[in-house]
This record gives sequence, structure tokens and C-alpha cells, in this order.
Amino acid sequence: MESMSLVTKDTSWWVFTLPAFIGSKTLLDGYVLVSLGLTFLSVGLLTWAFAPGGVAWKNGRNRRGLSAIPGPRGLPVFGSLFTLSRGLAHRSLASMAWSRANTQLMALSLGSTPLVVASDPHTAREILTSPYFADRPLKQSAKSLMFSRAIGFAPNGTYWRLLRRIASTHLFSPRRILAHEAGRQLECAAMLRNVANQQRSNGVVSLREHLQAASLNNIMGSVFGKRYDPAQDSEELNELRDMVREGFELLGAFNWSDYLPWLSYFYDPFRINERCSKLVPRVRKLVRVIIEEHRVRSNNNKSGKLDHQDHDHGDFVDVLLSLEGDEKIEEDDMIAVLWEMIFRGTDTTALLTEWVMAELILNPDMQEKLRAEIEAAVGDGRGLTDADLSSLPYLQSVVKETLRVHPPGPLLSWARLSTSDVQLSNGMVIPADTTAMVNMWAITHDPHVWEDPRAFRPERFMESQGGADVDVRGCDLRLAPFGAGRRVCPGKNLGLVTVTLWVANLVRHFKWAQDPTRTVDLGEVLKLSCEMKRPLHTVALPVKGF
Ligand code: HEM
Repeated sequence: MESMSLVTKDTSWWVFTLPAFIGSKTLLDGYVLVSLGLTFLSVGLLTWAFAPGGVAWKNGRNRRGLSAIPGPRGLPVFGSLFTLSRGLAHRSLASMAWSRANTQLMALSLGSTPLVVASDPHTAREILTSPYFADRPLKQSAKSLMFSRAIGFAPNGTYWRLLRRIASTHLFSPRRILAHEAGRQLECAAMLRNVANQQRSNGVVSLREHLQAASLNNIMGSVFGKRYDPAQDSEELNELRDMVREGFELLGAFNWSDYLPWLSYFYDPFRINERCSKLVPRVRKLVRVIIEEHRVRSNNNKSGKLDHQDHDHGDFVDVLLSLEGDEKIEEDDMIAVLWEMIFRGTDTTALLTEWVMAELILNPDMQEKLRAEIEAAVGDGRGLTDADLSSLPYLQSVVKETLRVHPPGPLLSWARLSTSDVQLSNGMVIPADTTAMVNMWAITHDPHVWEDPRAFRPERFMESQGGADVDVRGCDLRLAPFGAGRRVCPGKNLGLVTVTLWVANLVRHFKWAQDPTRTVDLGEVLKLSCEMKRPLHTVALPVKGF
């Protein structure tokens, strides 16, 4: 689709035609280089001087509606690339929007890419729910890693709708989430045991490693029907972990060439292309083996060797393999879809749980209150189930407040792309082929939207204490950490139920306190998601009776 050419189109033609055109044998001719440099500089300066929003908004692109879209000029040629390429972009963009009073919409240039950022709930809703913003710009790394064929980056069209429908019915529907409850419980029990062992032997617990292991195994269970035992499957597990880590790095890395395509000829500090092309065959190999195992099992099943309960409790691979007719998808597409699920499902769940636990360690009174609520609900010593979670309002409020203060995707992780001019209710028009971001962090930290936004106060969501009843799943844009509209996160219910169950069990079984040698630090680092800069180290004292 044409709009997808934003960062992927081939721009190499000029390297070969330009020398001939200006009568020189080589591009490295001194005269040519100086002329090119001067032309480049003048065009850069001219467009910069006359374009609010920066170079990518030249020719009045930001003035198509009744009101112009305001924004900083940024630097010639680069625009605001430096603001987004390092540090905490959500915070820099929020400060910029607040100081310029550009919260509704702010125009920026990322090299040659025009970008708008919404930092208020109303405009955010208009963008996220518009059918003309149902595409995403495609980063080079995502394309190289096959994500253009997976749900998150596939362009809005028949193929994407088919994938969404299959995933909603067979992976994320309430019935399927319930069917995988046993797996969640299993991972949770293993995590609690490992935490207890580490506390016993080391006197402290590095919680992140336990959360990441549980998260990966949990998603592997629902998607691939495969759970790893670290003692027995260490080789395959290490390979999988290594691939996931490499993929995260590649997708999360800021690739300058996405915005300045000409840079790719001489500047690729992270060796993104080279690393992607090494990773893809490894992914294919691993996923193909698992698909083949499923094929063999399914053939045996057809000949009556396996029982039928597999159909109900089957995993996502079984589902994809069973598709027929128009719904049948190619093996490479299947690999892309399955691979994406591991990516999306693993880090978000682990890092959100880590943020919740960090806040509970810093607020022991809240931790105590939560433990008391859980005990009152399941004091008879039985295990907590998914069904118990909805009747624990304080637990729900703690998770919501964490999503507000530490949204895992502060810029909603994946931007949107306009496929035609979009008229907003404030009179601004966002032109076609514009990348749009919603700064959810700015919204959840805006004092006009939330009272005392920097304070961690779960009570603000307790209806019994006059708090607000906010649905975080995309209905209320004051707090929409899973996005909204047709591209809202399809894994939101699975993510929420997993995090809530794990937090409840972690608090029920242990009293969590600061490790005096490494106190809790709420510093952030923004990669693919926003995680704690320093992994959480903590003391976990077993609660009597468990
Ligand atoms: C705490 C957990 C999670 C958070 C905070 C989160 C957040 C998000 C956000 C902000 C988006 C972009 C939404 C938009 O553009 O409006 C997204 C998309 C997506 N998420 Fe999640 N997510 C979580 C868990 C999961 C899980 C567990 C899965 C699957 C196993 C998943 C799969 C996806 C997919 C496939 C998309 C792309 C949807 C599309 O483009 O059509 N997410 N997520």
C-alpha cells in the first residue's frame, strides 16, 4: 500500500543517476560534493525557516484545516529527531506540549517524516478511533523481522481483519482465556517456589528474572502449547530467550534510517539489517519445528490416537493449522503471527507486574491493605482463581493506578499512520501519510485530567471511596494504556488477568520489603516498552501458613 512506503521505499536511484546528470564521473568529485553540501544546506535552512513543525511540514502541510497544527521547528534536516532518539521521549514530548500549550496536537518533523503527537484525551480518541488511522508506519527492523505479516503491522485490510478475527476468537476470547487458566496457575506456582528458593539461599530476590521466565513460559503455553522446564530444556529455552532478547533490541532500537533513508548508505551503528537477517532464519527454524510437532500430533489425533479434549484446550498453533479455505494462511505468515505473540505477550506482562510490585514495596501500608483484602476473600486457604479477581476492588485499583503512573507503552508503543486527510473537531486537518502518536504518559500525568497526577493513589479508582470507575481497556481515553479503536491491544484481557493473578499471589504469599543494599529506584528506561531502569531487587519474607 502506498502509505507504507514511508520508510521502506527504495531511494538508491539518485546515487547512480546524479553523477551522470551533472557531468561528473564519480560522486566523490570535490566540486560535486561541495555543491551537493551547499544545496542540501540551503534547502534545509529554507524549509526550516518557513515551516512550523519542521522540514516535513513544508508547503503549508500543517495549515490545511481552519486551524493550523502548531509545533516546534526542530533542527534543519533532522527536525526533532534528537528529542525522540534518546532518553525518555514521552517525558520530553510532554514537557514540550505543556510548555507550548500544544496538548491537543503538536506537529513535529522526524527527518522527512511528518509526525503529530496528541497529549489530550479528546484528540487521542479522535485519532485512535478514526478508520483513517488504522494503519501503522513500518520500521525497517519490523519489516525485516517479518512483522509486516503479523497482526501489529499488517496494513488495515482483508488479511489484517482475518488475523484479528482468528486471534479474537481462538486466543483472546473469554472462553479461551479461561481454558488457559490452569497454565497461568502452573507458572504462578513455579514462580512462587523459585522466589522462595532464591530468598532462602540468597537473602534477596531479583524479581525480574522470575517474572520474565513465568511470562515467557505462560505465553509459550497458550500460543505453542509448550512449557519449558529449565532443568530439562535448557538448550532450547536459552536459544528462545536469546532470540526474544535480540528481537526486542532490534525492534526497540532507534533507527535513524527510518526517518532519513539516505543515511542507510553509510550509518547503521546498530547493524540492524545485518542482525535482522541473522535472526530471521533462527526464528523460522525454531517455529517450524514446533509447527511440525503439531502437524504430527494432529495427524495422530485424526487417526484416533489422541483424545478429543485437545480441541477445546488446543493452543494457537493447532488453531492456525486447522484453518481451511479462504482462512488458510501460508506457513511464513503463520511464523510471523506466532512470533509476534511471543514478543507482545512476554515483556509487557512481566514489566507491568514489576512496576506494581515496586510501588507496593515503596507503599507498605497499601501492600498490607491489599493482603487483607485477599485474605478476607479467600481466607480459607484455597488457591486464588480468575473468578476471584473481579471481586477484589483494591487489587484492581492498584493495577489501574500502576497503569496510570507507569503505562508500559507511554507513547502507546506503536504509532498510527493516516491513510487520507483527517478533519478533527477542533478544525485541524491531519494530512494523509502522517504518523500519529498518542502520548498516553502525558495524558495520565496531566493535572487538568488527573488530580495530583504524580502521587500513587489507588483509592482514586475505588468507587466505594468516591473514586472514578474507569475502564482501562480503551473506552476512557483518560487512561487507555492498551490503546483504543480497531487496533486496540487484542491481548488486553489476557494481560490484565495474568498480571492481576500474579500480583495477588505474590502479595498473598510474601511480605515484600526493600533490599537495604539496593533500594527501589523508580527510574525508567524506554525501549520497546518503558521498564524499570534498575531491575527490582527485594526481600520476600514468606507469609505464615504458606
Ligand atoms: C500489560 C499488557 C499489555 C499492554 C500494556 C499492551 C499494550 C498495547 C498497546 C498500547 C498496543 C497498541 C494499541 C493501539 O495502537 O491502539 C498494543 C497492540 C497489540 N498488542 Fe498489546 N499490550 C499488552 C499485552 C499484550 C498481550 C498479552 C498480547 C498477546 C499475547 C498483546 C498483543 C498485541 C497485538 C497483537 C497488538 C497489535 C494490534 C493491532 O495492531 O491490530 N498485547 N498492545
